[in-house]
Amino acid sequence: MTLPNTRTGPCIREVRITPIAIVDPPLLNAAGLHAPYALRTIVELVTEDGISGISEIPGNVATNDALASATHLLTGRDVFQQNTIRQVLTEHFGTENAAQRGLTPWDQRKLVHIFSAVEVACLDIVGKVTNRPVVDLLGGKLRDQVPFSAYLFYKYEGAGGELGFGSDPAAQGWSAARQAAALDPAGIVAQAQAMCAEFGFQSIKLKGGVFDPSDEVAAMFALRDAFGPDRPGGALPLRIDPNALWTVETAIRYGRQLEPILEYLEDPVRGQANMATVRKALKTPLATNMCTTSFDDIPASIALGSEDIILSDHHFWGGLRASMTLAGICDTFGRGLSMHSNSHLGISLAAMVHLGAALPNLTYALDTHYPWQSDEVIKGGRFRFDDGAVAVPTEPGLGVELDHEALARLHQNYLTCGLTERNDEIEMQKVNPGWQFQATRW
Ligand SMILES: O=C([O-])C(=O)C[C@H](O)[C@@H](O)C(=O)[O-]
Ligand SMILES: [Mg+2]
Repeated sequence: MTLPNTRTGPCIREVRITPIAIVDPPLLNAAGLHAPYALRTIVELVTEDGISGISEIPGNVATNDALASATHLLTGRDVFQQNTIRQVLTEHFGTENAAQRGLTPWDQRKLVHIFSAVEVACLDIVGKVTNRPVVDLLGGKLRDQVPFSAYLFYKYEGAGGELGFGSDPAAQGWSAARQAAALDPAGIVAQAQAMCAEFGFQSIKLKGGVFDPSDEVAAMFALRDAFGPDRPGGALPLRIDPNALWTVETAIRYGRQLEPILEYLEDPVRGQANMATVRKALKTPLATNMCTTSFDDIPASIALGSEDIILSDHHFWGGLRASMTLAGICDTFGRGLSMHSNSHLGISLAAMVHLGAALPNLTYALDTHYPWQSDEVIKGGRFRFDDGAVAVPTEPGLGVELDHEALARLHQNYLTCGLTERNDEIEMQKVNPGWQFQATRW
């Protein structure tokens, strides 16, 4: 099929793909350990009259290669014609289903990752051309501030980067409390106190799947003691995400213990059918960014009843407008909506904030890893959080401008760090030889 190429608006002249490596602390999770650098890819579309639009996506050599393979399909295209661009990319990459993606069905797709990169950058340009912030292109702003949750991690000491575990917190602009190790309930509470004091978060998520569930449940109760109803302002909502490492029996057992204190339980078990079984047994809502991760998962999700809340993520659902569609589906089927994140910088955060401001049914504070990052790739410094929320940019487009000097420095990090994809298992084996990822551990 030959798709029309309507050239009435600004057309893409150039596609720039720049892989970068950003300092990332030694955070622990179900898959292992974060490397000293996290990878992102910055995409710049430049129009024939020199307007540039930017986006940021998870960095991975396969995604970068796939994006490079499609640039000839993007050049000459009108940035307003995003539906055509999506069809062209769909023809190029073909359809991809969850079964092909094995244990990480949310990941390793080409079309959704690449279209999300292209769409966000196109919307940035459309916003600049029409003199409107991206949120207006999504139907307009429903809130001026978008709330985020503190995202706690068990971690080793350090702030990441070249010096890994021993890096200098002052050099990273980090408080000692964020630099500290957090390997038990007291460490997690101290980290939460530091995060909430610094960013004003009004809800808290713990990344679980690291220690025995009884230890992680103890950490949640320690958080409840520290941030419970006696606190001025009342109890902060709490969530835990074991990234599907628990069995159905473990999830029901510990889920019942956690029932009195949880806002939601995220991905306790693997797969929609197991999630549905746990959901029937617990009063606590279940959330997911692992079992219902694309539109073709929705029919089974509804038929089985696998979760109460879907964690959207424009990088994984194929862009901002697709995330608005997801919001409509959640609304229709009585599902709540929140947002997943990965280690990221300000371009992704800006896109998340524009989307968060436009979502009619934003029922929960969104996830963000941003406080764990110390680098930035945009001009004017890092985003500010007030009471845990980020103000929606009002400038045209995304409202953030690429800092080309920072981009060059972070690209140099990419070239020297030796990483081409995320592999937390290999990082974990460096400190814990013989450690192996297990899809279900407890
Ligand atoms: O909610 C989630 O599952 C995540 O945020 C996934 C991330 O990869 C997280 O586990 C991390 O950064 O280690
Ligand atoms: Mg999750």
